[in-house]
Amino acid sequence: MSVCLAPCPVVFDLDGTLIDSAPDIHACVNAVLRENGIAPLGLDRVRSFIGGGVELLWSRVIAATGIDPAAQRDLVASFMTRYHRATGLTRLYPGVPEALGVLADRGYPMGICTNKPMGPTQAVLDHVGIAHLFGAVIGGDSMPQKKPDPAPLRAAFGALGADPAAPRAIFVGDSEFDATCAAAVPVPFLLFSRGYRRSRLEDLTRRATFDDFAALPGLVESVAMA
Ligand SMILES: O=C(O)COP(=O)(O)O
Ligand SMILES: [Mg+2]
Repeated sequence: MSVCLAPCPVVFDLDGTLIDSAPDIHACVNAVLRENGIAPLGLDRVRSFIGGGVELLWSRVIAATGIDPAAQRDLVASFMTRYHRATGLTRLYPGVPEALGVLADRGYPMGICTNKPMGPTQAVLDHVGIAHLFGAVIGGDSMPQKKPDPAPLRAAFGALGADPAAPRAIFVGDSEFDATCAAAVPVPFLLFSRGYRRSRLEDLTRRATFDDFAALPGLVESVAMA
């Protein structure tokens, strides 16, 4: 397992880690369902579908509503037109700007590796005012592979100056997609426990778990110096 001896790249997942975006995703899903005469889904249900990108989200919506799977392509296209500007209900988790500010001041190069497509990713990073903090942003449609494939995370570390083949780096995320991805690179994984994971905490490979961003700079520091 790689460790960092100096400020090393720290890459973050986005949905369920830095931002609570489920209310916007839920609103977009239900707008498309309503447009097609289908009953809306609850917020908790839609939240549990997030993490693997837009196609998996819609496969899960289709399975939950009994829609004909042949409609997926059109539903996703309609969803995307809304998703590109869906920022109004999204919030940073408490303590995120402060924690990112501390890490930036300490010299950690920071990036994003998300399964969210680049359009909505850039829109929401601008909306919540943290876009300038990241030297690399890899979205769900930036490469052929998505998390849990390690390729996007390796690319994010590489863009921040780490050796993409054997990065000294840290990944911070909320889900099974992130835990599996970090283990595949491999890099230490810090799990935010208040996000959108479906698995039990104890089933996820991780270096540490946190539920408050005030604890993150210290955790990063301890992993980096290990
Ligand atoms: O859009 C998704 O399904 C998940 O996005 P995330 O990788 O930032 O959690
Ligand atoms: Mg996530």
